[in-house]
Amino acid sequence: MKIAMANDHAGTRMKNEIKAYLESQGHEVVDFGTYDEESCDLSDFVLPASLAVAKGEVDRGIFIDGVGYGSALIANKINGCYAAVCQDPFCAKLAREHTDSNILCIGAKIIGGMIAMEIVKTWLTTDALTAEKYVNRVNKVKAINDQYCVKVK
Ligand SMILES: O=C(CO)[C@H](O)[C@H](O)COP(=O)(O)O
Repeated sequence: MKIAMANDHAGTRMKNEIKAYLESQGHEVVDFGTYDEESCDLSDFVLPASLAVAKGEVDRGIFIDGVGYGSALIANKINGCYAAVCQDPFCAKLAREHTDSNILCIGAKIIGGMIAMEIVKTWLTTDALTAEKYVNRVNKVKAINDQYCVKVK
């Protein structure tokens, strides 16, 4: 897969670990930064990465900050971005199976590197469920996205 990654200062170290893992598995990572641990504003990096997801320039996004919510909050304002904060592999499984999320957000201040890696592995290898009730729910969220989020050109 082609995966956009973005982070703030709190997520740099974990982003680098996950990026190395993804590349070792043959994924292509587009790294939108930040690249060091100097204090910065998350939106400067998560917004361009979210736009890349929305435009279909990448298949998925993985964003890392202190608690994960900031990244998700930004990404979920963009048409075509469905971001989920995951704190364990079970969340990651359901974030794919039930909600078909295309962006994974992780909080580096909340979980350790080993759990983060398990979350990433689970999230990347789990498909959305095709049972009617899940498809209907996902489609309702997509309809909200289409109606209320400005389309990205
Ligand atoms: O978790 C975050 C957003 O979800 C940020 O990483 C966090 O708010 C950064 O805070 P600080 O500048 O105090 O390190």
